[in-house]
Amino acid sequence: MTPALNIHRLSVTYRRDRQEVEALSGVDLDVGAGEKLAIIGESGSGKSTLALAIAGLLPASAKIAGRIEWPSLGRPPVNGRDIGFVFQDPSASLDPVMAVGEQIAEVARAHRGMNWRQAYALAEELLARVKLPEPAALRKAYPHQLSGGQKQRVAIAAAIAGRPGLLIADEATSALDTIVQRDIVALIRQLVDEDGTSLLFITHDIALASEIANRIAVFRNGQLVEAGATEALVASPQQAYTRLLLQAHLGLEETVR
Ligand SMILES: Nc1ncnc2c1ncn2[C@@H]1O[C@H](COP(=O)(O)OP(=O)(O)OP(=O)(O)O)[C@@H](O)[C@H]1O
Ligand code: NI
Repeated sequence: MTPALNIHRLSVTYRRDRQEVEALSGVDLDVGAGEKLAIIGESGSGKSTLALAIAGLLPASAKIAGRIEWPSLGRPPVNGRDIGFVFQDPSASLDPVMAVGEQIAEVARAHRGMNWRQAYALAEELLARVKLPEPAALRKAYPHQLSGGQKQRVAIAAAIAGRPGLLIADEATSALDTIVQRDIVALIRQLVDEDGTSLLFITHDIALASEIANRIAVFRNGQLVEAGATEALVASPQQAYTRLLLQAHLGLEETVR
């Protein structure tokens, strides 16, 4: 299978208050075409930095070493067309003064060369695909008229409107309550499976990661600790740190019960 992207020896250093912060060091990682890869790790381990580096969204002050290659594209990726991005807070990615259907249609116009009529038809179709009720009416709604979970569904529709080969979800469900979280995870899985899209699912929740991903990569202090098929990694982690993460999670579950 042609990999969607290869990451070779990727290092990223930020500058803050004249100090250098190495957020990623020497990361080697491939994302297969149609693969659902989860990135897990505690806060500050470099997960978002990896996502931003892949999408070319790092601040200009960040120093980047290593390579990110897109063999199946043969050109640099374009955000929206090749990469769809879903962030934790849908309010930050949605325009508060633009109807939600228009926001989705805009992506289709920009990246799929559609006219407004085609783009609105697609927006309605996508609102139905993300399982929002009455898409014909809903496309005229503004973000503030929707719940957090509904806004995240709109953000997902906009992220896939350009039919990107890679969807990146960075803590896309962390701000939602547990039940909505499970629904959104199931939705993302269904959408990427239907479209054959590769998925980079970033979370600090190993249970959520194992629900959605074929493969899990564990990060700590900017380094890749280990990566492996979900079942194998959960059943027999190779690294002490992964075992610790799993134990911590089991501990939490037990307290809940
Ligand atoms: N713009 C920035 N300028 C300076 N340092 C930064 C910047 N963004 C992130 N960092 C630092 O880089 C490191 C990695 O941060 P990053 O946001 O990638 O971690 P993360 O795993 O996504 O964490 P979280 O789970 O909290 O989102 C941290 O030490 C963080 O403080
Ligand atoms: Ni993050």
